[in-house]
Order: sequence, then structure tokens, then C-alpha cells
Amino acid sequence: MNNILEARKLNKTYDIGKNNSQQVLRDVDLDISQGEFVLVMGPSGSGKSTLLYNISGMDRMTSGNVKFCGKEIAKMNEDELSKLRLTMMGFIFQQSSLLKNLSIFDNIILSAFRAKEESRQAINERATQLMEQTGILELRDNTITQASGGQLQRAAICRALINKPQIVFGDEPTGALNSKSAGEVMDILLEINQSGTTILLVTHDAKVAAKTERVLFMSDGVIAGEKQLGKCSKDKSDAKDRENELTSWLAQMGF
Ligand SMILES: Nc1ncnc2c1ncn2[C@@H]1O[C@H](COP(=O)(O)OP(=O)(O)OP(=O)(O)O)[C@@H](O)[C@H]1O
Repeated sequence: MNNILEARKLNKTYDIGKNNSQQVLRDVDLDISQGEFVLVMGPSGSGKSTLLYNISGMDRMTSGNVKFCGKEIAKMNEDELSKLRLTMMGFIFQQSSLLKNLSIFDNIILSAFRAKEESRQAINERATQLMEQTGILELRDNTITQASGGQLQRAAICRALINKPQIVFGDEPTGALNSKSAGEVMDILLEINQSGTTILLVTHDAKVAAKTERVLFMSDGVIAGEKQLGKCSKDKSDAKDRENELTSWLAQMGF
């Protein structure tokens, strides 16, 4: 299968004040295939979010090489990177960070207007279809104060998908949700992955992680191991087995 993303010897060092620095990523090599559902786990401070920000061009790596769809992101200027993120990547964070003064629908379509690649009608149709798919169509005209946390994360998923990205990155997208809403959001992400979008998530939640295909374990700035769980089936009959398999592997990894 084709790699959508290839990272080689990726290093990230943060400067902390005068004459002080912290190396957070250490020679990380990572390949992500088109259509994969990849998850990153590991102790707090091990570098999971830093990895996500550096492979997605949200932050600049210190050294190394990341190719996304064959393009080297370190060679791109800020405008090129911003266009890449806008048109080919989707992002979901722990807090949905939707704008307060816009309706949920307008929040979802905003980045499609910025991308300027489709007609107003096509954008509206796509937003409506995404809201329907994620079960929030009735919230179309609501503001964000008129929706629950789970509904806002569904809206954030619609926003992330509006420009038909090649990959969706999520940093703890279910971290602020109760377990029922987290499960529902994961089921939506699974459906999106099953229709072809590559997904990479960071999470602390083994139940969430067990629904994905491949789990990477980060420790002290390196990918210390990875576990192939295979594609998650729709009927969920093996959910407990997958979770047990993952938690016993994580225990072997010392987590
Ligand atoms: N912008 C920054 N400037 C300086 N240090 C940073 C910055 N961002 C992260 N760090 C440090 O880098 C290390 C790794 O942080 P990172 O957020 O990548 O870890 P993480 O594994 O995602 O942690 P968590 O699970 O707690 O979110 C931490 O020690 C953190 O304090």
C-alpha cells in the first residue's frame, strides 16, 4: 500500500529560556499507509502531541525529513504549509474550539470558504451530508452554547472533513467526553476511516485505542514499539478481546 506519510530521523528540540533546551523527538522514523487508522499512546510528556504537530506541519521540526503525499514539508514556506493543512489535512482537538458567534453550520463550512475550491452550493450540500452522517443535522442553526460536548466534537469532525482531507489528525479528540460519547465519536471516526480517510489519533484511553488498527507506543521521544490490531469490525463483538490484547501489550511495554 502507498505511504501517505513518511518521517525519517525526525528530531524536535524545544528552546526553553536562555541557554536551555529539551529534545523531545529523537530520530523518529514512521510510515503511515493510505487508509490506515493509527493511534499513538504513551506516558505523559513522551512526545505524542509533539510528534503529531511535527508530522502535520503545525510546528517546524528541528531536523529530519517528513514527506506528506510525496512532498517534503520542511521545504515548504508558511503559505504552502497553511494551504496543505487547509486542503489536505483535518484536525480535531480535545476542545472543539468552534467559534462562539457563528452557528454550528457556519463553523463547519468556514474553512471550505477559505479553501475557495468549491461552489457555495457544493459546500452547503457537503456540510449537510456530514452533519447528517454524524447525527447533528438538527443543530444546524444552533450556536455552540446550545450543544453538548459530544455534539460539539461531532461538529468538529464535520469541520475537519469539510475539505475532503487525505488525513485527519486528532489530539485527544475524546479526552473531554464521557465514555458513551467517546464511543460514539470513535464509531464515527471508524466509519470515516472505513470510507478511505487515513486517521492518526493521540489518546490515553485504551478503550478508544482498541478500536484502531495499529497502535504506536511512544516513550521518551522514540516509538518504542507498535501493535497491529487489524481493522476493527463493525459489529463490535470482539471489542473486549481487542481491548484485552492491547492492555496486555501495553503492560509488556511497561505502561
Ligand atoms: N512549545 C513547547 N515549548 C517547550 N516545551 C514543550 C513545548 N511543547 C511541549 N513541550 C515539552 O515537550 C515534552 C513533550 O510534550 P508533549 O505534549 O509532546 O507530550 P505528550 O506525550 O503529548 O504528553 P501528554 O500526554 O501529557 O499530552 C514535555 O516535557 C513538554 O513539557
